[in-house]
Formats: sequence, structure tokens, C-alpha cells
Amino acid sequence: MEASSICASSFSNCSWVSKSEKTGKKQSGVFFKFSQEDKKCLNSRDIKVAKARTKISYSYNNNSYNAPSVVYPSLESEKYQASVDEPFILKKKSQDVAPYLDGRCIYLVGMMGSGKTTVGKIISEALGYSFFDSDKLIEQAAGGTSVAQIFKQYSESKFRDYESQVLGELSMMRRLVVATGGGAVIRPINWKYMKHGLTVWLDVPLEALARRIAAVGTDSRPLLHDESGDPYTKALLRLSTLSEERGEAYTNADTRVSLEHIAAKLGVRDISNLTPTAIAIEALVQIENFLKCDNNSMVFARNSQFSHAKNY
Ligand SMILES: Nc1ncnc2c1ncn2[C@@H]1O[C@H](COP(=O)(O)OP(=O)(O)O)[C@@H](O)[C@H]1O
Ligand SMILES: O=C(O)C1=C[C@@H](OP(=O)(O)O)[C@@H](O)[C@H](O)C1
Repeated sequence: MEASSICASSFSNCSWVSKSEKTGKKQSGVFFKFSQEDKKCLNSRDIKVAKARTKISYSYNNNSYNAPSVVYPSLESEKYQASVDEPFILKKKSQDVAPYLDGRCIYLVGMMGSGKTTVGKIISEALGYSFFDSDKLIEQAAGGTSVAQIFKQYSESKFRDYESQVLGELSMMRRLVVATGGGAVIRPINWKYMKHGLTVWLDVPLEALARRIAAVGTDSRPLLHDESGDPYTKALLRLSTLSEERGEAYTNADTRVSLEHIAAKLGVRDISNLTPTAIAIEALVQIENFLKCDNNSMVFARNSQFSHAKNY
């Protein structure tokens, strides 16, 4: 596999990435005009929903969102109720966060199956950012060779080299949400790249991760291939070891999104009933809280200036 400029071809061939994003120039798209934000960003259906919402007691403010028990009366209705309100809250929250982010990238870190890809796509769409999955970029650069095949044909160490190169290249761009591979956190150089943007740790209990992975299989996740047993037990065993090895590394992230915490906040008893949109909203809440802290904003801006300097 050619190691130079792994991202360049994927990025420039991407029809859904605008020219200004490719060159790194700031766009003045709809999500970046805030003078009349509600009128511009919300369509009439959103506004109707918003008005109706004031009648139910789903409270929401700048720093948190809380669903009282009337919205989540029973396990059976959790998912349905959530789907009614969440798109509106997501849109509103993304408008709140966008000026603080000012085009800088978001990197999602977390264990395999923590939802980096699923949640990342939702956040990118809400912010009007482009989405990249670092594993996919590596696979594209390898001419379609899968991550599992790269591990087998080359080695994990070679895969990690490509992963670092991808993150290095992405760190020079703007307006991206990046789903990193679960192991990206183990190399300090990757943190140096990711800290050009904002890092968000999706913290999901191991049992939930194992359930998700068992449901889709371990084909695409070579680090889970060696264990024996049923898919759930296999995944749980290996994830436990990896989690012990990496637990500390994830705590380097600027913000942590804990599913247990969201469930407690929303009064949801089973975290598997939390929708990816609810998790994306919490990620935006945490990002906003982090950036509203003056000190964090200054450090963040300084790191990002370094990244922009390389961009122009
Ligand atoms: N909130 C969620 N609830 C239930 N399943 C989820 C949730 N988020 C992700 N998943 C599922 O878990 C699996 C792994 O998610 P994915 O986004 O690929 O994780 P990652 O990119 O961190 O490896 C996928 O099958 C996805 O559909
Ligand atoms: O945890 C890891 O070391 C890995 C996670 C995978 O990505 P996901 O986290 O997207 O599954 C992929 O990068 C590779 O299989 C190694």
C-alpha cells in the first residue's frame, strides 16, 4: 500500500465535500448564519414541533437537556417518545455549538462498537460538517483491502502506521467529524493530531458493546477474531482486556459522553434504549460546555491555529 497522502484521493474525490471545505476555507453555509438562526435553520415543521413542545414538559436549556418522566413513562414507549423530540433538539444544539467550534474538527474516540461511526454521522449532518471514518480511509487507500485483511496480510503495527498517517492528514482540514478506530488512542502522536480539533470519548459499558458487536459479527474487527465461544462472550472477553489496556488513554479526550450518565439524566432504565440521536445531542452539550470554559477555548484555538497554519 502506498503510504503517502492516504487521505488526499478520498477527500478530493468526495463529491459531497464542497470546494471550500477541500481548501479549508470557512463556509458561510446555513449553519454558520446565526443572526436569524431559528428562521434560517428550522423549517416550518420544526417550528410547529417546537411550539407543540412547549406544551409537553421536555425541558431544554443551553447546558443540558432533561426529559422528565412524562416523556419516558415506561420502557415500551422510550424509543417512540425519543424520536418525536430529538431531531429538533439536535438541530438547535448544533446551532448553539457551531460558533464555538468555528469550523474546527471533532474526533470521536472510544472502544470498538461504541457508536463512533453511527453517532459521528448524525453530528456531522447536524453541523453541516463532512464525515470521515478513519478505517474506511485506510481501506480505500489500500485499494479496497479490508481492515481485517490488512491486519492479516501486513500486521497490526503496519495498520497503526497507516492510521497515524490518516489522522495526521485529517488534522490539517476543517469542518470534519472523524470516527477514529478504537485503538487510535494508544499512540501519543495520534493525540497530537487529534488535539488540533476537539476529542470526544464515547464511553459505553462493555456489556452493551459486546451485545452490539455480537449482533453484527466480528468479521470487520480483527482484534476480536482470536477468542473462542459464542459471539457475545468472545467479544466481551476481548473487549475487557482491551479496555483494561486502554482505559487511561481514552481519558485524554477533551470531553466524555457516558451512556450511563445520559440514561440517568433522561430517566431511561436500559441504555440500549438510548437512540444514537440522544447520544449525539449529549456529545454536542458536552462540547459546548467544554468550549464555553474560557481557558479551554484559548488552548483549543491555539492548537487549531497551528493546524490552520499548515493548511494555507
Ligand atoms: N445507540 C445505539 N444503540 C444501539 N445500537 C447502536 C447504537 N450506536 C451504534 N449501534 C450499533 O452498534 C454497532 C457498532 O456501531 P458503530 O457506529 O459502527 O461503532 P464504532 O464506529 O465505534 O465501531 C453498529 O451495528 C451500530 O448500528
Ligand atoms: O480497537 C481497535 O484496536 C480497532 C478498532 C477498529 O475500529 P472500530 O473502533 O471502528 O471498530 C479498527 O480500527 C481495528 O479493527 C482496530
